[in-house]
Amino acid sequence: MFSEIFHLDETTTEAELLDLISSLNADPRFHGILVQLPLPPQIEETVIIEALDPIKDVDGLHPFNVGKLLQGVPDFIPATPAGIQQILLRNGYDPAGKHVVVCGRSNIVGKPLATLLLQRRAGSNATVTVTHTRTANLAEITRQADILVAAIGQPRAITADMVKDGVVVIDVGVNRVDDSTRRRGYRLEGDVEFEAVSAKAEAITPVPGGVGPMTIAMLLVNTLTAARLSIHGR
Ligand SMILES: Nc1nc(=O)c2c([nH]1)NC[C@@H]1CN(c3ccc(C(=O)N[C@@H](CCC(=O)O)C(=O)O)cc3)C=[N+]21
Repeated sequence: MFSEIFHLDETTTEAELLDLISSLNADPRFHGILVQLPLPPQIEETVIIEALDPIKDVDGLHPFNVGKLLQGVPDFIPATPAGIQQILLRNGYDPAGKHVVVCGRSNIVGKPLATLLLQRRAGSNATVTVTHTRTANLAEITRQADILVAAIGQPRAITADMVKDGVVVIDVGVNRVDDSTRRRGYRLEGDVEFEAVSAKAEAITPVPGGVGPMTIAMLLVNTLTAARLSIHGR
């Protein structure tokens, strides 16, 4: 598989990034384009995402693809939500009929995951609750979760008192925590207090080695889909 990384300066203007996207949209060597988020403040995220050719939008973030997902007829399922669904299914935890509590409402994880698991479709059919920074009595809600997804962006945000016995926990957090004992100067931590929550959980994903690698695998699935669409159309 051919790929190219375009490392742009953080002072890149919106117009410059739009130019690059136009050229990638028109370039048949690339079936997929992923714009790494977040973007610096001078660049409007929605403007950039709407500039992508929806057929190359392997992140599934263009409004066309968001709409298709909401309708239950996606071409591209956003990679992290798709990876989470696969982790559940391949480990024997079909979300059908379960109460899934998604902590976090981002456009890249929380909202598309809630949408995906809500679908009337094999592998979904969950009852979904989405919590966020303004949620009242968060622990009361997370304790009702059969499946708890932490996509908050804060280390140790989910503690043992917030989960019930037998919960299945998916930790989406990829928080960099300063750690001078590491070669890189930091270590990765999830959003879940892993040790304490593990003691109550039926199953839990680690960070690193959990959702992250599955996200990458699903990005490759979407890239294959994009190549297929480029040849055969929808
Ligand atoms: N448009 C867009 N789409 C994304 O999907 C996206 C993004 N922007 N911006 C940044 C976040 C973050 N993200 C990760 C994916 C995999 C790992 C991963 O595989 N991590 C390894 C560890 C890697 C290490 O140790 O450094 C693991 O969890 O085992 C981490 C982070 C995708 N993101």
